[in-house]
Amino acid sequence: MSQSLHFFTPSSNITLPKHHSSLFTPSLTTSNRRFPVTTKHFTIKSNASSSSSDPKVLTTDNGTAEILSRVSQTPASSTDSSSIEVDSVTEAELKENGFRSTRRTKLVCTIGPATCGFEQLEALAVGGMNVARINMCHGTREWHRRVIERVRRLNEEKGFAVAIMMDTEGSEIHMGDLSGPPSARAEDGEIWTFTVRAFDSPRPERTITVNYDGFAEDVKVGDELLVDGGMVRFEVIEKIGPDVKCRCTDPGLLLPRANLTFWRDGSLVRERNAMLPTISPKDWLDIDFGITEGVDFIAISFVKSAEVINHLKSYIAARSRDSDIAVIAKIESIDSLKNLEEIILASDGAMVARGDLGAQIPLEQVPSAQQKIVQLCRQLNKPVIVASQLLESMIEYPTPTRAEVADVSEAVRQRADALMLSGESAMGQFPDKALTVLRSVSLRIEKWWREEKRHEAMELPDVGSSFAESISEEICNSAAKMANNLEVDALFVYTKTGHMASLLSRCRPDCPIFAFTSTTSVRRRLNLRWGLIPFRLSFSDDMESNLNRTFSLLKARGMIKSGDLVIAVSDVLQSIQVMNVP
Ligand SMILES: Nc1ncnc2c1ncn2[C@@H]1O[C@H](COP(=O)(O)OP(=O)(O)OP(=O)(O)O)[C@@H](O)[C@H]1O
Ligand SMILES: CC(=O)C(=O)O
Ligand SMILES: [K+]
Ligand SMILES: [Mg+2]
Repeated sequence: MSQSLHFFTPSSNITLPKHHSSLFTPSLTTSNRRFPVTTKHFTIKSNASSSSSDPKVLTTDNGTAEILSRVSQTPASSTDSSSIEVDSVTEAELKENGFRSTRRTKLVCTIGPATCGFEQLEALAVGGMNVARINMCHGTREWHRRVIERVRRLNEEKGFAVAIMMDTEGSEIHMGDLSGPPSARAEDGEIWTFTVRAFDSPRPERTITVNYDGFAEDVKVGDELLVDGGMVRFEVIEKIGPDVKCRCTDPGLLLPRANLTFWRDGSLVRERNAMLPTISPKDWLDIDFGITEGVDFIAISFVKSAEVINHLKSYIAARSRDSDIAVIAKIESIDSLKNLEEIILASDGAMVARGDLGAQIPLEQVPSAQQKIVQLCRQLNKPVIVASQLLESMIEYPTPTRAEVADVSEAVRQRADALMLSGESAMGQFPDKALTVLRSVSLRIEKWWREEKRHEAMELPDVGSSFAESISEEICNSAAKMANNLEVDALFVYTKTGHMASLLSRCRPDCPIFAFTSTTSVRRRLNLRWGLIPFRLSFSDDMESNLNRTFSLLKARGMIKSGDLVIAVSDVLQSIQVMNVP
């Protein structure tokens, strides 16, 4: 039987339903029509450092007509279009499909033997990979260094902006490498030995090494041993010194370095292994490696508390000159769920690591945990990645199951910032096809969401800790609302640190957000945020000239055209401007 998967490709001329709003200020309601729009220029002048009771003055500045005429006088030919950097895939997408149809959900691919070559990496980048993840559980540092080098070269030579995420191994219990074959199959009733012994010579058949020295002491006869959260199950039948004999009760595939948990009377046993440090000595070496290589994100496995995140962040700050590596907390343990809010607050983002999470809590609790983590991250303005088994069957088959497509759709519908491929891209047979499925499903669900105008009434609590930050937040909330009500084509944000761009992304507006930043590393980091199209552009404190330049550069590359309606905000001059591209 042949199967094919059909997804709608968004057409270039989406006409969105009109809706009327009297939401914004009176001066705007007069121009609450899509075209033609006379430009309004709002400047929220603030004096954040003053503690006066009313430091905010909102002025509508009708002098913008003047600005506009000056913009239109700027000849496109006088500009150097090479001085703006955007990745070639986004550029092509914008040209082909227009603003409205760009993908908002970001895609992370785990790089492994199936995808580590330059051409394989390029195929993933062309397919929409925003972030390449390397998992330090597998491979040597030298292997990972070569992958990083190839991704960087790809970015330089081909104009991509793929960010690198390094994922630590952590101290949880896992199997060692299998001696010889890439995987082994355990059959029902077979007896396997799990051992903490080290082998010089070939090891006996059906023998698995375990990385945790206390393993043989901690397990008891009668315990249930789960590989990869239950993909294969064993019952402990006998302990002989360092060896633990187990009978297979649920057959399946044993993969190298698969996670191990053991259960007693229906509960996860968390004895001494719970005391192991979150960041092991080997992890610290890997972290040093990541800092030296200048990775963009470090994802920390099995985070238990905010303390470890704070510790790592100060370590990175002391070690790396610009301390611009973002720390992602992987939520994959009972402890991380208990301390969820403080962990997310301390981190620069989070990952719903459903693989190990599903080994620590009952599987049926994973979906609600996912929803909770995704929501909390958005509320706290942190990017969130939904990871593991999204398209597991595609490791072996070229089409996903209906259930997998539904799972991906649900993560997109929850408005997670990013989706991640694990084995599908690391060692599966169809990495490019799996990425295509993520991309098509994301585009389709996002379009559906916009068409249905499913603006969820999620409350976004204030996150700013200073008055200046509160102003930025208010500006972004208002700008996003205006963008939806006025059905603008794009939001532009000029942002030095990326913070203002993140605040716009957090609102999940209907239109894409063009984020202009002068730093390459900020640009790469913004790649993980929902709906942001990051550009590198050097800009000044003069918003007029920034806008003029941006319009000329983007027009010269065919990425915007006259008449497009744009709202621009900036953290340089805290302002909101509404205008048609001249
Ligand atoms: N660098 C690599 N070298 C060899 N195999 C790899 C590599 N990276 C991943 N893999 C393979 O891909 C599978 C899935 O990768 P992934 O990184 O998601 O592992 P995981 O064990 O699920 O994640 P984690 O260890 O973070 O919980 C691994 O089990 C491994 O077989
Ligand atoms: C990604 C990961 O670490 C997990 O799902 O367990
Ligand atoms: K890992
Ligand atoms: Mg994990």
